Amino acid sequence: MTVALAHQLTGPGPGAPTVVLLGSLGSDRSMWDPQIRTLSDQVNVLAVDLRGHGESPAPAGPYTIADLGGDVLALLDSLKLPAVHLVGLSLGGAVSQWIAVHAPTRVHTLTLLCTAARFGEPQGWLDRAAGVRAEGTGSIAEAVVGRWYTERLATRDPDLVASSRAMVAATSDEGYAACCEALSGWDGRADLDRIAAPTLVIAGRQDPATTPDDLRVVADGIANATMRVLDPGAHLASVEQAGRVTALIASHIAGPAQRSETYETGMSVRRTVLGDAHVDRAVAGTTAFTAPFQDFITRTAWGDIWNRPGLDHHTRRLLTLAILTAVGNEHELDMHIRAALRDDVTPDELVEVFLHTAVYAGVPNSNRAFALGKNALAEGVGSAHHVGAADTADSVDGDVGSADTEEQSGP
Ligand SMILES: O=C(O)CC1=CCC(=O)O1
Repeated sequence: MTVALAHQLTGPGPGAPTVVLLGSLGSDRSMWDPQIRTLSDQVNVLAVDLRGHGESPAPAGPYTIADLGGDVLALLDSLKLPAVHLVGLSLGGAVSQWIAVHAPTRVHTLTLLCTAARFGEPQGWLDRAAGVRAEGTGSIAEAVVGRWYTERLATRDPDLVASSRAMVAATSDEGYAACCEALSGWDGRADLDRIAAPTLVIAGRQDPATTPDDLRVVADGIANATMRVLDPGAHLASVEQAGRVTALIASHIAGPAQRSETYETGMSVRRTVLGDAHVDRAVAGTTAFTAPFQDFITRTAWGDIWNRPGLDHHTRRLLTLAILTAVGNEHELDMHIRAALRDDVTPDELVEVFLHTAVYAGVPNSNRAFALGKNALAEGVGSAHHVGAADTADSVDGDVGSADTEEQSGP
């Protein structure tokens, strides 16, 4: 049976993506205030009080992580949010892992902070649950908050420590105890490899509760995960390193969209510069082994550098020809000579580039460049476009040549 969770939704409204923030044991949604303030300029931010916390109901326990995850999914349903960017810290991170495993289509990206796939020995949590039921959350507030911030921050900001202790003490005794029982039964290690969402894992270097080693287990278990360790940072690294955590979340959730935009731009520039035939062969020839390199050159060489407005493509072509001649990279040079001839570089310009390079980089390399250019021209490459002193062939076939058929070529 799910419960209706208290929450706060802030941001630009329909059309913008939504980031869901799930917090730690003993917290309420105000722990995310630094993230809410900044992120809600760009995206909708849904900060949630987990079951038993803040203003959410605290039915009698014990709970399971699946219970807490089910509540969050019911909230997403009620708000008509089919998929979100999910961010969870500690207990919230366990709930987020559960959702990413059991409702993968609801998760665009996953950010896991100061959490674990298993939170130590179950008995410790059962003992803590019994203690809180007997003596209340006020009795453990000091010890809990002692793990939230580094000594350095706690000394500098006693008000933060006092308000954090008050937040723990205000948490329902039954809610807190029942969530301890949920943690005692939580072991997500065997399911980590079922998580498909792009995942960012963030640890606090000085976190005594969920150590960087615990987070390393999580990051290593998830196929598409990267990990950052923040220093200084204890269990509530999202507060101590508010600016960096917010920036990391923002760039992680923007990542897939930004990445694919740069890739598409890169593909288009690459087709303009090297021609469709070459790019089609490169795409068709891509294997799982070569895909990371194809992705890298498409985004960086073509989507970024060749796409910069400071030099036009003609100038970049001449530079590329000169540089490849100078470094003696024949395979790449042959490909660029042919692509240049098919576009707007004339044979006379090639002559000038190779002569110029001979002066600064050496005659032997330019000698080889002349030989490659001569072969391309003899095969008629570019002859549809150019009639010049060095242009000797009649053919209009614009796509022949051995090197041009090798596809693991760079930029
Ligand atoms: O309270 C702690 O010891 C640290 C912690 C574990 C799970 C959680 O949310 O906080």
